[in-house]
Amino acid sequence: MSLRHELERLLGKFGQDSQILEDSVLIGCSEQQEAWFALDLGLNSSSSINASLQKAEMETALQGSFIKLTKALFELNVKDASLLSTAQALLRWHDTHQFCSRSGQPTKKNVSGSKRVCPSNNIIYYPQVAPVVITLVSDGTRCLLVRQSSFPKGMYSALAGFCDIGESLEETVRREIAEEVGLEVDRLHYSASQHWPFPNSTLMIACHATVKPGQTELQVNLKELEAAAWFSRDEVATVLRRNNLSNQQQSGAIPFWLPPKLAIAHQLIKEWVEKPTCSPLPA
Ligand SMILES: NC(=O)C1=CN([C@@H]2O[C@H](COP(=O)(O)OP(=O)(O)OC[C@H]3O[C@@H](n4cnc5c(N)ncnc54)[C@H](OP(=O)(O)O)[C@@H]3O)[C@@H](O)[C@H]2O)C=CC1
Ligand SMILES: [Mg+2]
Repeated sequence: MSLRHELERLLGKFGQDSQILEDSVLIGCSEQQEAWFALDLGLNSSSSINASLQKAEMETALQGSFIKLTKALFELNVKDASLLSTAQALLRWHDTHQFCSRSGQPTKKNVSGSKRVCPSNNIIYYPQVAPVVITLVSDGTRCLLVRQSSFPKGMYSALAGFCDIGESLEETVRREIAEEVGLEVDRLHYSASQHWPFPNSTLMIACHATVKPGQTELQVNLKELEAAAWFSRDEVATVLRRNNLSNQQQSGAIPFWLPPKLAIAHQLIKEWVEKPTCSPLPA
């Protein structure tokens, strides 16, 4: 039996029309050049009254279990997390771009899902990605960690912000740091990037920034941040080590915790702790 027939059989078993296979999107391919497609079964839709029943049936039939996507992204290996991140972002984009914004007519997905076209005027829509800068600010000896009220309790991270239209990355970093904590960036260098699918598709561009010598006084913008503070390398190194322990092993004495290993913020902070590239600046 071909893979497609097997899929159709499974979809039928779970009460799904095999027509939904046409909505699947290409997210990558194996080393053997097999194409990998992703499909949203719409099990989270509140209109699906049988959703919980279907979920349980599928778990048994496929010998797996459904877990929250945000949790899965931090538990899988880098390659699988990246596939999942692509799938979530692409499927969500298709779901929210069903109509042409010029003609109001339904748009049509191409086979791979790399674009949608309006048949009435041939306007092509491509999936969107919003650039976001995430910056670890340092004064040479300490780094700046911040909290947004939306973060899980006790978590601190690097400072982030969306690029405004017309801005270069450097301008975004300088503006966001000035807006959120009132600091002036002296030096800046790029570290790495990561696609992140929540709330919509973003490209997180991670940088290290150093502030001007002697200008470390924070003016925290409480509309954007709940808290911001300087932390020494030793403090951050201790918390990073404890971050790697499971919750049960953690003692109640931990003052705060950092984003999980696969988050680019974690890598940025780890990089700063392990490879100090900036020489200390005078206070
Ligand atoms: N991995 C990590 O550790 C962290 C990741 N992040 C990620 O970075 C993203 C950006 O950080 P955040 O501090 O929230 O950004 P900002 O500091 O730019 O503040 C968010 C505000 O920017 C406005 N905005 C401008 N462009 C957009 C857009 N394209 N999409 C949504 N909002 C936009 C909105 O304002 P208005 O409501 O006025 O329209 C929004 O409330 C977050 O969404 C999160 O996914 C953030 C922090 C840590
Ligand atoms: Mg921000």
